[in-house]
Amino acid sequence: MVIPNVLSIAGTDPSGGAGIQADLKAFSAHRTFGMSAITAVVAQNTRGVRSFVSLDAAFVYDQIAAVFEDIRVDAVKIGMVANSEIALAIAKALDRYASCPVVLDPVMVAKSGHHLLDESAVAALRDELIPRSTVVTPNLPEARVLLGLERDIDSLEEMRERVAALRALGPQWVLLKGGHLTGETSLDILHGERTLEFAAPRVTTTNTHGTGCTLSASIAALLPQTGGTPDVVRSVQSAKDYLTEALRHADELTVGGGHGPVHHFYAMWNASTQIAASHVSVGAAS
Ligand SMILES: Nc1ncnc2c1ncn2[C@@H]1O[C@H](COP(=O)(O)OP(=O)(O)OP(=O)(O)O)[C@@H](O)[C@H]1O
Ligand SMILES: Cc1ncc(COP(=O)(O)O)c(N)n1
Repeated sequence: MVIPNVLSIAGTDPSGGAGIQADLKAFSAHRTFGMSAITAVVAQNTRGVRSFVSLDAAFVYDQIAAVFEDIRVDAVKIGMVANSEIALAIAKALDRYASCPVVLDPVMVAKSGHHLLDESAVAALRDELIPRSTVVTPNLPEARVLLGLERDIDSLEEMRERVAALRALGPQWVLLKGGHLTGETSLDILHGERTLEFAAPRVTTTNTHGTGCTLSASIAALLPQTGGTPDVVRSVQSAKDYLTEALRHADELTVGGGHGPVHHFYAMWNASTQIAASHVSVGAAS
């Protein structure tokens, strides 16, 4: 069996719950070989972000080139890009090297409220990286910024209304994440060739650090494993099941005094566990 090689292009989290560290855990859990190109070194923990240093854009490009010039890459996940120079360098590297699926988590602000993307970089993210993506996975505040809305999307109905405008930015698929809403289920909408809704029981926990990183990295790891043409719908379903399981067991970890990480290894040990996430087809995209 050929083991997929998956590359994360993202920032770091020394406390191990988000960014590159979360991505590598998710890649291993999904039985892929994980690799990383670092965009920014972030001083953060479960309580918040203290500061970060962005790496030079040419150096980010060089890291990506070093991987692609030696290794077959089966999928790419992009997380924190930090600034517009790095966003443009990643776009250039994707054009030069990548013929594989690309999952983009358009990270802007950490759960703690710290900005991880320069405001002036939104245009580069939107115009250069989103159109090159197979799947883009905004949360609701990120969707607001990308669409230039005056206020946050605050209902499921509005999520359903807005998802087409996000796809019009140019990705093949959009997964609009509803984790920031309240209610018994946490529902995400996938919109591309088809439109589907993925609902999972909302887990009562404050340990949600890195949920977005884990979900997007899991999708990237699963896409090359669906046989033939990458199956976005199946990959999103399995990634969401994995994340929900990792969240359900997050409180068993004792990592830090703030928003702790999700429990990747519980989810890995129980990879075959069936949980109550389900998707509902709501029609074809126009
Ligand atoms: N309490 C919860 N229970 C179950 N699923 C959740 C919960 N919170 C978030 N999710 C799911 O986690 C994923 C990430 O959602 P969210 O909208 O929180 O993204 P995010 O804000 O980008 O994450 P991050 O905080 O890591 O940046 C989505 O699939 C969402 O439905
Ligand atoms: C390097 C990096 N990338 C992404 C996040 C977002 O995760 P969260 O919103 O859970 O803080 C983060 N905190 N750090």
